[in-house]
This record gives sequence, structure tokens and C-alpha cells, in this order.
Amino acid sequence: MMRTIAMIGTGYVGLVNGTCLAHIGHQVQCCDANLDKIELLQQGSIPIYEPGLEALVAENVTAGRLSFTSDIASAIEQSELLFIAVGTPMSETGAADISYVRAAAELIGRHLTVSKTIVIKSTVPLGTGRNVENWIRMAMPDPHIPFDVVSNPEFLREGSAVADFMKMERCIVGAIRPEAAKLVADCFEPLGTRTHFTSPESAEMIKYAANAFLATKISFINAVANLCERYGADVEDVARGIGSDSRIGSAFLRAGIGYGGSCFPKDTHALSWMADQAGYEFGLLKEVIHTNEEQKYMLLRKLVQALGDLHGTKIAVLGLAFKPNTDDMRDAPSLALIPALVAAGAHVRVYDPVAMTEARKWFGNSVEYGTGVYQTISGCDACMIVTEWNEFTSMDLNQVRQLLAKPIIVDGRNCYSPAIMQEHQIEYHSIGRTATVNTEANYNYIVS
Ligand SMILES: NC(=O)C1=CN([C@@H]2O[C@H](COP(=O)(O)OP(=O)(O)OC[C@H]3O[C@@H](n4cnc5c(N)ncnc54)[C@H](O)[C@@H]3O)[C@@H](O)[C@H]2O)C=CC1
Ligand SMILES: O=C(O)[C@H]1O[C@H](OP(=O)(O)OP(=O)(O)OC[C@H]2O[C@@H](n3ccc(=O)[nH]c3=O)[C@H](O)[C@@H]2O)[C@H](O)[C@@H](O)[C@@H]1O
Repeated sequence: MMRTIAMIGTGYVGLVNGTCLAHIGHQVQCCDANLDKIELLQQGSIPIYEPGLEALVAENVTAGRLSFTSDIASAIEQSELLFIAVGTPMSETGAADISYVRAAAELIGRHLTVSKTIVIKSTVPLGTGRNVENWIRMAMPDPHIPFDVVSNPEFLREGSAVADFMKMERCIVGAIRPEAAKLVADCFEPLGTRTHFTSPESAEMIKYAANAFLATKISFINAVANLCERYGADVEDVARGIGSDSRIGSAFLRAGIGYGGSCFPKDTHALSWMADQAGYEFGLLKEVIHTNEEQKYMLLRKLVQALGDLHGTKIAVLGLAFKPNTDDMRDAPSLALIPALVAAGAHVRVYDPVAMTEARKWFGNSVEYGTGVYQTISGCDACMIVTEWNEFTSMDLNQVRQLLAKPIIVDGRNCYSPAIMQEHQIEYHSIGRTATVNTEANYNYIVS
């Protein structure tokens, strides 16, 4: 059944959910406190890079099911379901900052004059559902009007967000009243997804536990990778070998330079903070976080191993976004690596297929901005691969060898096989595999 929905917060999650909910037949108003964002959307542009989203937005706006407004109060008044999809960034203590959720709840309260269902999409600490209920009630002109607060965490991944929504693997609905749970679950009914009905606290925990578990898999394989290097094993073979056991599964076993992004780092810290608050020593999770922090600098260590003192060297960095197919640089490994290279005295030239505008906000004039893969690596003493964009995994290695001043690639994403690099006489350092190091004779051969 078609529902009227206000999506409060039109970021990655709000815009994707609002658009996709409109696409499956609902009437959606996406609102945001950021007026520039709403204006851009009203003009038909979208503020983020997400494959397939722009066309879907246009289609649903044209069909009259999707609109954008900065008048959040009106959207609240006109809708049956109010989704909260605002940010919950990491605060200085590591806890999730829920001030935006509170602001949204209070605004809802001020405009709640008939019974409605509030759906929390944002990732929020356990117990926030109950707090949201109180914040709304305290702001309501008439606190006797009944309303429901339902937890409905989001599991989409950036870069494949639209597909993740449309082929939703599961829907978690945490509610106190079964009628409210059913109302929310029914919104997703056209997707034919499996719904798990839980308490609000369990739903909140499912979100954190899912992200923490995936982060654990990554830190585990990264630790195994570091050990592989010491014993001459190949982590790619090891990941395939263990991943084909269905109890382990092959997903999230790609060794690399650590997880980044707007969620794994902040959500693992938030869960660790919650454990501390509850007096529970979640040592396993703390180690996952620690391993990840260390892993971010692995590439730098390998570069120093290859080049020695970095002072005065020219280094190309390919990939700035935290993963391919997004322009999101929040907590990207490049944010740890590049300032460290600059601090070590290297001249750094960076390139990313879509995150260049975003990168300028982070790096300003401290680096040089390349215009394409080959221009970026040209004349550099080494090339570092930080994000596995297609154009970095399919480079013409003959050209790469000729363009680099020294044929050295330090690859944080294991984009190539060491054998291919050896064939092309490129010194190759990757993660969890033995480096292929050219001899001096090789260098002379290549240079001449
Ligand atoms: N980015 C992702 O891939 C995923 C994010 N999440 C969670 O979803 C939530 C949102 O994340 P993103 O969409 O990435 O954040 P975002 O930062 O891209 O978007 C949040 C939006 O909320 C707006 N906002 C803040 N306060 C507001 C208010 N009081 N009223 C109206 N708008 C307000 C901001 O202006 C911003 O546009 C977070 O809790 C995050 O942990 C969950 C799954 C995936
Ligand atoms: O809560 C969230 O925001 C989202 O966080 C992740 O999604 P996302 O951060 O978009 O991207 P992922 O594909 O999960 O990658 C996260 C990080 O882990 C890294 N990663 C991933 C997989 C892997 O095997 N190895 C690895 O290093 C990626 O490079 C990236 O830096 C989860 O996969 C989503 O289910 C969740 O909804």
C-alpha cells in the first residue's frame, strides 16, 4: 500500500532510501537542514556520486512520487511515516554523536499533532529509540497523542547503494507495538525481502554487530596477511582457501590497507564505547580497531623499505575515496597516508576518478592534483595504489614502467599478481605476499 513518507536527512542514506521508496510506489518528500543540498536536488543535480542514483531520482521526480524540500515542518505534517536519516558521526570520546537525531526528534515533536510512525534509519546507540520517544513527547504541543518509534537500521553500501536497496537481503524492524512493526515492514513489501521483527534494542544492536563483525573479518585477514609476508605465504590463496568453507564465507576477506569510510571506523568505536559504558571489556573489538589503525600505515612502511628516505622523492597516489565507486573520503585510508608522505618530505601527486573535488577540501595545496592515471605517475619515484578503481586495476604496465622514474608500485589493494609485475620488471610490494624486488641489474636494464 502506498504511504506518505518524510525522509529527514538527505545524505547517502536518506537520498537513496527516499528515492528507492518512491520507486517502489510511495510518496516521498526528502528534507534536509542543508539548504544548498536541497536547492541542488531541486535543480535536478545530486550532491553525491552513487552509480544509478541520478537517473532514478530524475525518473521518480518526473513521476511525481519524489520531491525535495527545506520545509521540514510541512513535510512532517503531510506524512504518515517520518524517517530519521541524519548523520551520527563519531564524537571525541568515540561515542556516536546523536545531537542531529535529537534535533530531528524535537522538530518532529513540535509538529506532531496527529498519530504518526517515526522510523529511525540512522545508526544509533542502544537505547536511542527510547530517547527519541522522550524527546518527541517533550516537544509535543499535546503529549497525549499516541505515536510509535520504530528502529529500521540500514545496511546499504556506498557505491552499490541502489542495488543494495532494491535487492535487500533482509529488513530489520525493531518495534514495541506489532502494528507499528507491520506498518514499517509493509513499506518494503514490494522488495520481497525477509523481515526480522525484534525489540528496538536488538535492532539497534544488529546494526552495530553487523558492522563490527565485518570489520573483524577485515582486521583478521589483514593480520593473517602480515603473517603471510613473514613466512612467504600468499594471503590471496589463504583467503580463497578459508573462504570456500561455507561456515567462513569468502566475503570481506580482501586484505588491504584497512577499512575506512563513514561507518566501520565510527561504528566500531561507538560499540567499543558502549561496551565501556556498560562495564564490559570488549577486548576483541578494541584489537580490531587497533589492527586497522596499524594497517593504514603499512603502505608507507613498504614505500620506505623500497625507497629509503622519502625526502625529495616524487610519489604518485592513485585512489583517494575510501573504496571504488564513491566520492566519499570520510575516514579514507588516503587521509592517513598522504599527510604522512608529505610530512616525510615527499612531493605527492594524487588522482582519483571521482573524488578530486572532495580531495581538495582535505589536502588543499599540500599535494599536486593529477589529471589521469598516466599523467599522475609520470616521472614519479613510486606509484601507490590506495583504492581499487577499475582504471587502476587495468593499467598498461609497459606504459607504467616507462613513465615511472623508478619502476616501483606499492599496492595496498592487491590489484595485480606479483608474477605479472615480475614479467614487466616492476618492483612490486603488495599486502600479504612476497615482494617482487628488481635487482640493480634490472634497474639498469629498465633505465637504459
Ligand atoms: N553512508 C552509508 O553508507 C550508511 C550510513 N548509515 C547511517 O545512516 C546515517 C546517515 O548517514 P549518511 O547518509 O552517510 O550521512 P550524511 O552525512 O551523508 O547525511 C546526513 C544528512 O542529514 C542532514 N541533517 C543533519 N541534521 C538534520 C536535521 N536536524 N534535520 C534535517 N536534516 C539534517 C545533513 O545536512 C546531511 O545532509 C548515519 O547514522 C550512518 O551511520 C547506515 C548505513 C549506510
Ligand atoms: O553502515 C554502513 O555505513 C555500511 O558500512 C559498510 O558499507 P561501506 O562502508 O559503504 O563499504 P564496504 O564495502 O563495506 O567497505 C568498507 C571498507 O572496508 C574495506 N574492505 C572491505 C571488504 C574487504 O574484504 N576488505 C576491505 O578492506 C573497504 O575498502 C572499505 O574501506 C557495510 O558493508 C554496509 O552494510 C553498511 O550499511
